[in-house]
Amino acid sequence: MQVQEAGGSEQWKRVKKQLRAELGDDVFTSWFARVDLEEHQDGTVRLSVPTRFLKQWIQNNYNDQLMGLWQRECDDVHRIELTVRGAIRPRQAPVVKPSLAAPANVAAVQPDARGDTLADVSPVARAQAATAALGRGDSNTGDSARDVLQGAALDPKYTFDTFVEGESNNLALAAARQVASGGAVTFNPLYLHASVGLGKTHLMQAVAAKARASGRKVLYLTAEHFMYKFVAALKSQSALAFKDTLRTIDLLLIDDMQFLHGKQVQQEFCHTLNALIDGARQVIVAADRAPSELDTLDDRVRSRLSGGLVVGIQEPDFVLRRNILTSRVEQARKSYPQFDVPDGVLDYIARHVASSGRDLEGALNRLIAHNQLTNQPITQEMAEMTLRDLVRSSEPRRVKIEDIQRVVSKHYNVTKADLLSARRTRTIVRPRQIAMYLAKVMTPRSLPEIGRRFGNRDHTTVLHAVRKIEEMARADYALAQELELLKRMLDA
Ligand SMILES: Nc1ncnc2c1ncn2[C@@H]1O[C@H](COP(=O)(O)OP(=O)(O)OP(=O)(O)O)[C@@H](O)[C@H]1O
Repeated sequence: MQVQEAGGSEQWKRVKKQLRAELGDDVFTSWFARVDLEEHQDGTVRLSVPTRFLKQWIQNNYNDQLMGLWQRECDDVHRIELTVRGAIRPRQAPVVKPSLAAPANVAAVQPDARGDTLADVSPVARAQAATAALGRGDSNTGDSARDVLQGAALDPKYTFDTFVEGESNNLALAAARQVASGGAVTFNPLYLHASVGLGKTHLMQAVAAKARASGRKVLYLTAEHFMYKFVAALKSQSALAFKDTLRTIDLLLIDDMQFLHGKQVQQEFCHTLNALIDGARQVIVAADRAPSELDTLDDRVRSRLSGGLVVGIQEPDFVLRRNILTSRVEQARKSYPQFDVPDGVLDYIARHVASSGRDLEGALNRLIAHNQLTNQPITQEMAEMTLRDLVRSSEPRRVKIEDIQRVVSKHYNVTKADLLSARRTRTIVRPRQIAMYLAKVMTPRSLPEIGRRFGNRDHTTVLHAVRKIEEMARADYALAQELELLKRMLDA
């Protein structure tokens, strides 16, 4: 996917700036913070959004405004196209048909199946949508502003019994067990972080289920639901009741904390956190990164979150991957006693479909589906054929330094010779540093080799460039987005 005009992203930045000025910060953040420019070509501007809900909302409410602003930038624009990007989560195997009962559920009931519900947008927007939906008597927002404190449903599969322990998760599991046992509160909040599919939600729900079974008052919510419910309560003037009820909870679990946006909501969350912790009630938070890296969060919330026990879950090693598969096969056998996967095939999956619990389940579900639909036994050959694309997608794609130089020079409208030259003008230095940074993070090349490929520079120059870009991207969200865009272009 390419932005055709060198100035495309500059124009997009100006459109967004103007939109923010016209809509105000809250509404802008609600609807446009997660909109990316994919392409601007032949008079068509293609924008991508994370969900179908957002796509529809923007189309229905902001299409003309967007068109007007784009036309101010570039009078050939005659069409705004919105697409739903699929790459927020890593690629997954197709979900097995529901008729395959138990094993199919393994993949079908994933907590990130946020699809196109209100859970994808921020508080003010959600409140607008909720109010509009209530006004229409529309019940398909998937939530009601009236039932302010009903938590998200727990998946009965997510228990301690089905969670497989390994070196990468044993600390998180031990902490979760301790919290679930309901003894004295020793670390509060417990903060779990890991990248996608490594078992955070599974552990959170295991704690919630166990605590609920022992009679404790438990509320399990995603951060987005927390925002939605809070703003809905504000709108329906039940905010006080909402806050009071929150503070009587014994165990509050907030999942996907990285999605908590909005100043007022964060303030409210911080008050709730303080009230619960001061009242010796337990809070557990999960996110895809450590608190220090949650840059959308207010400093006070960040520091309060870091004040308890922060535990990371790492990628599973081979032994854990293999054990997760064995456990899943055992579960599947409860519904399909004849279901059999040879050990060699499980080894093959564990070795080649490497990254997360979710990938492993996806692979296994695909074998189950194949086996049920074709009646073919699961053999090594069948597995290799059925899982071919998953295996390939789990291998890192080889990006070449020349590709990086080509994409970066095109994107910033400089020549490859400029990138390799000794010229030190700002318009060249920055793209050069970005290209060196991308070479470091996207290829296995060493610093000296990257230096050689960029006009025979010293490795310390490359190191300086990498650090500089990392530092700038931490402080500058627009640059961070731009790096993501470049990575996507190179990964495509
Ligand atoms: N150690 C494990 N034992 C058993 N199942 C696991 C383990 N780790 C992950 N899984 C399974 O992998 C799938 C994905 O896990 P989960 O949804 O908990 O991940 P997550 O870390 O919350 O990811 P995300 O951030 O994408 O929501 C689930 O079905 C879960 O049961």
